[in-house]
Amino acid sequence: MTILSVNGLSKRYGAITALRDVSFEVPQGAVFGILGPNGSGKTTLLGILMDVLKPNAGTFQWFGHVPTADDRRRIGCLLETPNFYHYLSARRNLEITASIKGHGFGEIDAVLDRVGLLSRKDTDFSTFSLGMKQRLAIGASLLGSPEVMVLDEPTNGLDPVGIAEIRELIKSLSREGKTILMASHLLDEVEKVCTHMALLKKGELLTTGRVSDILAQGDIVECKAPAGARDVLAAFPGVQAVQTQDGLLELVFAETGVSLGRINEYCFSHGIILEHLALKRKSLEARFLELTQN
Ligand SMILES: Nc1ncnc2c1ncn2[C@@H]1O[C@H](COP(=O)(O)OP(=O)(O)OP(=O)(O)O)[C@@H](O)[C@H]1O
Repeated sequence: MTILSVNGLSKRYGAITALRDVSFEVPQGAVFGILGPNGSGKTTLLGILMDVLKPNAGTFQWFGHVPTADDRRRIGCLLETPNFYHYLSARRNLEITASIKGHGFGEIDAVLDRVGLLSRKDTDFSTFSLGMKQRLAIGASLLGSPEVMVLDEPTNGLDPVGIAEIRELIKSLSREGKTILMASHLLDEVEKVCTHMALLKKGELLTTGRVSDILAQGDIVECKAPAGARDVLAAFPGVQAVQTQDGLLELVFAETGVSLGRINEYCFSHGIILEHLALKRKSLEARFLELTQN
């Protein structure tokens, strides 16, 4: 089932086009990453989806239709850090948030437990680490047991321990069946946490789909071969392209698991002696740059 469909969204701020004709779908249960460098339109997109901003063109549907107020209550949202009271405890802060949202206090301890702060519930917010503050913010958006969570750069500004805690929390919320939509400018984060992604660059959608499909990369094999070997190598089964790099030939395959022995044997049978033959996998960063630079 599709939780969210985005159809041709565009948004301009005066002369700046923040989003241009963006369309994608978020399946139920996905951890869906909106990945893009700074200024690519991630926050604008989440703002539109949460009705904070109006698009210039396009539509979106939550749960298969134009969202009603009841649908909105099924979505927990963390677009910017909430204004918690520094001199009040974690529990008191969530009581205030619950009152504003029109929820009772019955679930607060469970939510604090969920974000690992139950033992610190009576501690003043001001004494919390940044990671704890962010976990409390996620706790606030968990009030009302939303099915969907929308998070804008949830690990921004945290130290490595805080980042790991938030990523683990997101993955555990996903295991409970929540659908999560999160913006990030970190490829590594999307790769570690997300099942699906949409890649934005300057407001345009470059690609969308399963992270494993998008980041799937074939092998690259480099070799030093005599002049004239290029056409023979290009005909080796599975080779998509042959390119020259630093005086070496690079064979680009669509798949991984290429056998160097078989390439050597093939060359030998065609009268070609290779001086050098090595497997060179493309890094994820290279794939990301390839996607964002073209
Ligand atoms: N209120 C605004 N007025 C004018 N321009 C804006 C406004 N908000 C965003 N922009 C511009 O729209 C573009 C997209 O910004 P947006 O904040 O959505 O991107 P982002 O991917 O979330 O970036 P970041 O990670 O830096 O927050 C940028 O060029 C930004 O400068």
